[in-house]
Amino acid sequence: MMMMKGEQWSNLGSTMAAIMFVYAMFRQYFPPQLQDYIFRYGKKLSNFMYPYIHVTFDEFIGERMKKSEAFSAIQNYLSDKSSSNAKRLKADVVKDSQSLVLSMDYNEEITDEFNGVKLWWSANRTTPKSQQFSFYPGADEKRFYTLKFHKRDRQVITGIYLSHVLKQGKAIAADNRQRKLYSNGTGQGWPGNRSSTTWTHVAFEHPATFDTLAMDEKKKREIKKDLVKFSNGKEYYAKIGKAWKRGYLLYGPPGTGKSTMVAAMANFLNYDVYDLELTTVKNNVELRRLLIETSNKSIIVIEDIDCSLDLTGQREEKKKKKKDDKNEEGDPISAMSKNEERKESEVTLSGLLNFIDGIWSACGGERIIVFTTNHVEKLDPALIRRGRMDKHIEMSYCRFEAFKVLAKNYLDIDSHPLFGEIGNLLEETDMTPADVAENLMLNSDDDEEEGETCLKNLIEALKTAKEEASKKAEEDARLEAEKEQKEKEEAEKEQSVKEDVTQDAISAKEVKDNGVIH
Ligand SMILES: Nc1ncnc2c1ncn2[C@@H]1O[C@H](COP(=O)(O)OP(=O)(O)OP(=O)(O)O)[C@@H](O)[C@H]1O
Ligand SMILES: [Mg+2]
Repeated sequence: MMMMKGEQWSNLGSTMAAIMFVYAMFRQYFPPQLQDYIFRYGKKLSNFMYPYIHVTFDEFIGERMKKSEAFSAIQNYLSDKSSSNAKRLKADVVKDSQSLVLSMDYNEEITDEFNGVKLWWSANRTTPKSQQFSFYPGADEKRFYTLKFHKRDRQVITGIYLSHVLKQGKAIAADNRQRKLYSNGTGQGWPGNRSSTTWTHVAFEHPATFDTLAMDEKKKREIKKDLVKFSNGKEYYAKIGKAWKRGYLLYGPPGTGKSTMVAAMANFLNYDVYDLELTTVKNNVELRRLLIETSNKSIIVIEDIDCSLDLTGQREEKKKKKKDDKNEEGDPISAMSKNEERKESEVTLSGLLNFIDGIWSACGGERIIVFTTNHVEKLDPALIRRGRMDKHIEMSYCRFEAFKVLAKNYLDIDSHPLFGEIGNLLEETDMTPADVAENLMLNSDDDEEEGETCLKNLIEALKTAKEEASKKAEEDARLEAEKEQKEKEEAEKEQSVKEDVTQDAISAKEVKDNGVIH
């Protein structure tokens, strides 16, 4: 045994010596250029034997198990490619949506070509050997994509191809995305959850678009331009040092399309909508949490801001009343519930403003905030000053331009002999697009006759509205005149009383004076 080991050692020793010798000879007798060449050749030889580079993209990155953005983008990119390319596919129902998405199965390889460069993608997964019990099936399964390409294409792949994949993948995700309508409500279920409000969502499927929105074409174009500029403005906002968000104030009478406009905006930009109901938000802290939880590319809407936010004054009153109540109550449980009630909706104007342009507003850009109101004059100027609400959009009564859009949408009519009369009436009468639309709704299936009937009905409705308006104006004028008359009479009466008093005083003085003299 020992002998053998000794033999081996001596063998190894002699081999080493031989290698050293050859190397020394090599160094000594081959010129350095040749040595370089030989080394390079050796490397080339091994490259020739296996000239490919592998890059893996894991599903999760970092300690906090954050899902890798690259992985998702690649997944989308490949699902687009593989449904026509790969032979073994995996079907998945996209969350919250009815559509089916096909992606490549594990260990399947698909070939992609980019600028004449060929490369291969494969989906892989590793399952851990130890069969530990886990609450989440497949929780410790690791999934990753592998990209294989030729060494000579390294420049193209790392330079442009990968960023192309990421960009494409994100764009596909944006297209496929089921948009959501979030609303804040009190958490249901167990009592511990009842104290805070959370976002719940449904699929956002409002059909309104800017094409179906009845309003002045010029105004519409301006708003669309503004929205596009905003959504492409990442660099611009970074450059000027402002948080990437924009505020819109939509104001106008009920039924003029404010809510419809919000839906059209969301459809136009492909954004989610967060419908924030301020009255159910308990306090500023909760408001902040809710707003931070909103995602990128979203529109946050606060409807009827004048009604939902008791602009501080009224709230103070409420508090005082509660305090009085409490004095009367001795029992602690009702006192507690009172206390809870008191806490209800303690959102203040300053809390809201702080969020809109305070330091928190910069958390996650790409947010549009929309306020709607029927009474713009009631709002606190602090809330709507420029910079906070960047754009004020008035939604007004239906005029001829807006009517044409509605006629096209509802009746599929571009022009009609009755349009002239309707145009004139609309200029003289204030009717909301909602009312006009109501008159244009077909009762039965599409029929030209019926279209005309609708227009005639609309004319009648406009005439009635006009008459009512003029009657009301007359009535108002009459009341105004009466009021003025009354005021005048009262003033005269007061004046005469005053005169009487002065007259009395004068005569009293005269009596007195006379009395003194005499
Ligand atoms: N400008 C418009 N273009 C197209 N449809 C409109 C327009 N305005 C109103 N409508 C129609 O009238 C209905 C009511 O409109 P919407 O809810 O948008 O009004 P609003 O201004 O939000 O009213 P409120 O102030 O009461 O909330 C909508 O369903 C829509 O079909
Ligand atoms: Mg509305």
